[in-house]
Amino acid sequence: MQSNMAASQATGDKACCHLLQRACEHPKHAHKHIRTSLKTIHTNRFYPLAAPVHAHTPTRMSGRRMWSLGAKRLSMDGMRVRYSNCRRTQASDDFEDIAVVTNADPGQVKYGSGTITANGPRVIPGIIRTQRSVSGGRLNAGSPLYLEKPPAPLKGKSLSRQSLIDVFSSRISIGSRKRFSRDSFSASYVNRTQVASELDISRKTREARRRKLRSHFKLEKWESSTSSSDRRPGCRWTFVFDPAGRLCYYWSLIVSLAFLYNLWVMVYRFGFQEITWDTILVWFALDYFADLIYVIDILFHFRTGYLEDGVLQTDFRKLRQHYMNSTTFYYLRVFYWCTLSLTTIGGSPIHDSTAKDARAGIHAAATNYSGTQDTPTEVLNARTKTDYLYHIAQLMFGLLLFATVLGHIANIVTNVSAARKEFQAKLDGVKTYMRMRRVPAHLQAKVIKWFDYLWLTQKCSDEEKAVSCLPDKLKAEMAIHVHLDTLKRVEIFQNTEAGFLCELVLHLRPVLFSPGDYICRKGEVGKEMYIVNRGRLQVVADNGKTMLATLKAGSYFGEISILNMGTAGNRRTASVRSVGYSDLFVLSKKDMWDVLKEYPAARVRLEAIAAKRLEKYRKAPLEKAALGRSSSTPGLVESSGRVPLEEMWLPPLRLPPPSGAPSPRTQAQRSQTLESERLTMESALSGLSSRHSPDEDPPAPPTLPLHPCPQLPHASQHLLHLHRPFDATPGHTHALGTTTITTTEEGERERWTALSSTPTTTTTTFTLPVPPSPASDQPVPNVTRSEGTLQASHSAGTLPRESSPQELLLGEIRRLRERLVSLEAENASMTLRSQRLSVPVSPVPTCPSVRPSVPSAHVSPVPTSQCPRRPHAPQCPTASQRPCAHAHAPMCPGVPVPQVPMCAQCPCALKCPCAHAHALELRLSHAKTQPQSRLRVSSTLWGLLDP
Ligand SMILES: Nc1ncnc2c1ncn2[C@@H]1O[C@@H]2COP(=O)(O)O[C@H]2[C@H]1O
Repeated sequence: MQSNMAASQATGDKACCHLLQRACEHPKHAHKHIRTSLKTIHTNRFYPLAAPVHAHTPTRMSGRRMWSLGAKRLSMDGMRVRYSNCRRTQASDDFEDIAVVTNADPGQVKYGSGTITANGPRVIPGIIRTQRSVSGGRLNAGSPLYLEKPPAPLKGKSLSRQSLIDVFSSRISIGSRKRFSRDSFSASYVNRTQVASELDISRKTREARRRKLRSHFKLEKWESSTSSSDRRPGCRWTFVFDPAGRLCYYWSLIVSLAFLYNLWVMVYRFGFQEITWDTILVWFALDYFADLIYVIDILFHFRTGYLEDGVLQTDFRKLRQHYMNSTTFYYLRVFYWCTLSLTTIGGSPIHDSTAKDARAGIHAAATNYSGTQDTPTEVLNARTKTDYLYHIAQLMFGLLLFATVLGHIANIVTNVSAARKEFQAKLDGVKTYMRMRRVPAHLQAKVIKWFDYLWLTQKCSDEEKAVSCLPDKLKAEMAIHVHLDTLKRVEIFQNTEAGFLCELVLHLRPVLFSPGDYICRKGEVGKEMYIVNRGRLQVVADNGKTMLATLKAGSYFGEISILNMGTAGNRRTASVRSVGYSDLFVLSKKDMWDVLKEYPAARVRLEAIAAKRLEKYRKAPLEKAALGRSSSTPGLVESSGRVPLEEMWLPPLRLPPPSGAPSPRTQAQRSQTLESERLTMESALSGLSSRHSPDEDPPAPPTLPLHPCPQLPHASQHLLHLHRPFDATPGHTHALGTTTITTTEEGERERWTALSSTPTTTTTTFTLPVPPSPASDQPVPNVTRSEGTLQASHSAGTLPRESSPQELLLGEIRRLRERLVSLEAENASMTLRSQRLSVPVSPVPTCPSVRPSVPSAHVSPVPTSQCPRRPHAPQCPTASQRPCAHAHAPMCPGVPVPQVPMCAQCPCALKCPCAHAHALELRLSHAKTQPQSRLRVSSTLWGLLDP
């Protein structure tokens, strides 16, 4: 509307502009205004190309019917007018589309904007197009001349019939649309030679223009509203049959009749030739008609869709290939070649005498069957007693065999039909329910189709129930056998323990989703993760249109939220939608955690993979919602939101100025630093932790415990400590024996690379966003630096200018997590060292203080008897659960550090200033002797950080 007004102004038509403006301002009287406006336009040599129409408001103009339903060409003073069918959606949504043809100089007219379609530029020179809708969105996706809405679903028709009809109608509408377009073109420029010269473009000209535009915009593929096949001249419409449609169903009925005709009638006619000769013409006609049906059926199959990955395939080439590779077609070919060879090589299909015998046989069988002859005595032709006995035995044996085979077949059929019956009963029940509850027709059709697909693929409505009577072991074995192929393709299950797979497979539950179903939506609380067994799914962004990824068989998703790894904790990070039918395995959060508790190594692996994946696809901005802490995974936050984000903000760290080459450190110092860093991290993370179990949704308010750790005096509530154990001098590399920490400053980013020289360790890169400090030498408030540790305390007031607190927080969380991974690596290197330094440690009898935050749930108790070095310390209250960790009481973090050297006999004492490192050493050496406990070591590392 606005651009129409602009156009009116551009052409100097103030009156018209005024009227249109009034129409804008008073939508209720818009018709009046627009009518007057059109009259004005008309007298000023403007012509309406499209104008609003309401079905209920037929309007008249100049004594002729002007408006009516549908896209129709109308005559107005000898000129054709095209308008669009715009339905009233809201009171204010009166004018959706108005276009005016002007005879003004195209160069003077300000054209609207529009995308380019196959039909050429959206905006035709000389036509000003405006769209106005309440939503503000575009009203149509095609050319301005095509304003038809997509065909509405046909009411009262079955879905399958509709599907074919839709295909037809859409194709036909493409053709008619083209016709309309040409007509509309002609409508718009009739009697207007100047405009006509612009618009009267032949197909060739349009093609040339298209090519030009394509090369101009360097478009690889022409964006088109019609498919390539539609653009081919002479090929306006095409169709594909829905295999589950009613048409297919009726067609199979016809083919079955033709088949039955051939099966019975032809054999009978062959046996009773006298029938044939009497009415030969009728039989001929019927024979050829049946043959014709077969031929049509072959053609029909070339155009019948099939489900590929649960999606209806409609590509003709694929359809053809699919049919030609099918068993049906194979038998058809075999039949064809057999017939051909019999008729050509053999001369005649059946030899005369053979034919006569066969005819006699059929005759005899038929008469026998009809009861005209009692026994086939002449067939036996017995002369002696032995002959009689032999024939009787043969007959009996034959009968028994026949009866057995028949019985088996009957059994099979009965079984199949029993399954079908059960299935059908369920379907009937659902149908009745839907009818009773007046479920909308489209939903009913969806449910029925879902059942159809279930039957087609699984032939069973409830797999779980079918095997429920089996013992767990057998069930697991069977499940592994059935699902192994799928599980093998899943990254997280590759190279995992057999036991883990066994446990997991028992908890998998198959589910089937229909086309278009959302499996999960962004922001929901994640309660399950999914493994794709069959089908295709799309990970979509918030708007439901932007596709982030496509998932196929072997992919898995939904693990981020159940592991609480996402920025929004246990909330889904994206929506996942099924493209066609998707066959998935569901693993509930509770089951997952149950299994992971017992297989901590798998948990570490799973989380590491999840962190990697998350890193890969984390692009969406962090939710502004307040974030709480992960219930179960260290370093994670969840959106139940008890701790405001701002409170967790980290102030920027100021890097110390370069101070020459770093002094070499002793191995003991390094170990001390590493350990203190680990403890710091643990404390920082547990400081944010809540105390509920992983499957509690929403989680309980996080209590933020304070640990009496002497090394962490600043660990306080709502405070995230950032410890930097090294002299992080930018651009300097610290050679620390087995570990090298390199710090460089690249603008705002700091990159720490920890490279372990031990062959068993991994290389990890840490990226920590560091906002620019105004002056590199000025100290940043709230950042205190202590010996070997930098602590950045909470400061809500000084937000960095360029990096948001969310980003900082995320960066920190990421860094902490990756630090954990590096600690694991360090752990491995220590294992090696401990192998060399396996000296007995003198036991310390008392444990004065036990850390309250140490979780016991995630650590499998190590029986005291298994600990080769240290008997259980009875004084320790939780010693029964963690005998190894707490047995060495002086090493407990509750004990002041100076006590550490008391453990004089322990060669690791110097290196391990606190209990955890020491305990770790012990457990590592224990792990050396007990391979199973290696896992526990890993779990302990995680468990220590886990509430
Ligand atoms: N960009 C992406 N590419 C692939 N998968 C994704 C992407 N974003 C999210 N996902 C998956 O979609 C899932 C949505 O739920 P979750 O957040 O639990 O876990 C998510 C991931 O498994």
